[in-house]
Amino acid sequence: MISVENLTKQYKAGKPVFKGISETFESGRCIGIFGPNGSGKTTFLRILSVNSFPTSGTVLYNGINIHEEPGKYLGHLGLVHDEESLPLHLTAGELLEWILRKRKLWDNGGSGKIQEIFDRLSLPEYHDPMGTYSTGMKKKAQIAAAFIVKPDVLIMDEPLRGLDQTTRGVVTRMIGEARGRGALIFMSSHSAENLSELFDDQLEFPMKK
Ligand SMILES: Nc1ncnc2c1ncn2[C@@H]1O[C@H](COP(=O)(O)OP(=O)(O)OP(=O)(O)O)[C@@H](O)[C@H]1O
Repeated sequence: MISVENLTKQYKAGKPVFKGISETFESGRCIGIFGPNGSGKTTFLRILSVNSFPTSGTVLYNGINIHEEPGKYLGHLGLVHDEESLPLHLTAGELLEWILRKRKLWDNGGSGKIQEIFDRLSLPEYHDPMGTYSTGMKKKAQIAAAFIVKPDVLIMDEPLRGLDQTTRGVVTRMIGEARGRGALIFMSSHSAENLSELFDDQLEFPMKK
């Protein structure tokens, strides 16, 4: 469960991006984050993923303040955000192996799990350095990296952007499966079109100030 209490973010003097958001998000739910360009979706998701700090207010994960004790939270997190943040000199396969080892989830079945997820996402190039990938291929690598650890919390900033129709369907099913095993999912999108059955709740930005 994630509780957001009185969350405010202000980058500069004047109008905050959002102010005083208080919400509780239960496990096993998929939360759609919607709104026009510049309305605060990415800012909100960056705070939830400890890539940014709130100006005031707190985010609690099962009672833990995620900005004060990130080490107790980040191991539960899967993140899909800006694909340019990938380590481009690594292959997608190496990235996933590194993540599994770092999370102490690597075992004899590790290589098989990596092959399975890239088969599912249709990324046969997972032995090539990610610097050679197209935008959609990088997005697939990020999605695989987020899902391979079976995270308790999945935070995805426009995970379907740049993906072809078939892959969008695959990722939509993967999101549904993660929700089914109890993950709490935040997902931003510019449109709820064709996805409404996926979302249990929706947050509309800009939030009331
Ligand atoms: N690092 C930053 N420094 C200053 N202002 C910022 C910074 N990051 C975002 N902003 C501002 O915060 C506001 C919200 O931006 P944000 O990226 O959260 O919007 P968004 O809803 O994700 O937009 P989009 O749909 O275009 O991705 C915008 O006015 C933006 O200019």
